[in-house]
Amino acid sequence: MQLQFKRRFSMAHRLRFDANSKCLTPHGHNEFVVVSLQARDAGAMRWGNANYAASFADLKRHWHRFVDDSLDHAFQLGHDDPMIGYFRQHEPDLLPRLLVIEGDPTTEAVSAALYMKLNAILAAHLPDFECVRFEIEETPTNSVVLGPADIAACPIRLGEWCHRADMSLNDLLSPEAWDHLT
Ligand SMILES: Nc1nc2c(c(=O)[nH]1)N=C([C@H](O)[C@H](O)COP(=O)(O)OP(=O)(O)OP(=O)(O)O)CN2
Repeated sequence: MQLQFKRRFSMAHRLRFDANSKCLTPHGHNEFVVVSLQARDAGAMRWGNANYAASFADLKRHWHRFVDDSLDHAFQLGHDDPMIGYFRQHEPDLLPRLLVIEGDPTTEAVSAALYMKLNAILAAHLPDFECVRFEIEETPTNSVVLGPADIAACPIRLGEWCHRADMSLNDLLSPEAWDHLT
């Protein structure tokens, strides 16, 4: 059995490596992230009279906290985007609001980064569950869907923050700074 949870978030990004693309201009989307969780060992589920292995609330708590309090309204940028320099110099308080990966923050790359973040959160808080399907609906007409094999074979270097079960979105701040902030 797979349990599917959907959450909406707003974001902005820009894609710089196609000079002819309309996506070169910073722009935003209201997106949905949809995750399917499954117990690692169906036989180990404590059905009893509860008839579930874990409540929806317990399964969603940490992931949706990350989506709502960190991902929502973040600005997604490539690590060499000069706009990062702007924020460093003029609005350093907003650095925690930048989601940063190597290369363009396409929906493919951000989906892989967030799938890894979810895996880190599950390992820390729900080790008996795994994510077997991860989807970001960027617009009503564009979605990216990933499975575990896509993460294992992911060729994109995304950042250390993806592997930490905290609220971090970039490696511009130290892990200790994120601990202090969250
Ligand atoms: N492979 C990818 N290509 C594009 C991405 C992406 O993440 N991965 N992202 C974009 C832009 O974010 C853009 O906003 C969406 O582009 P596009 O579908 O071309 O534009 P529309 O939303 O206007 O599409 P319609 O289906 O015609 O409404 C671009 N490419």
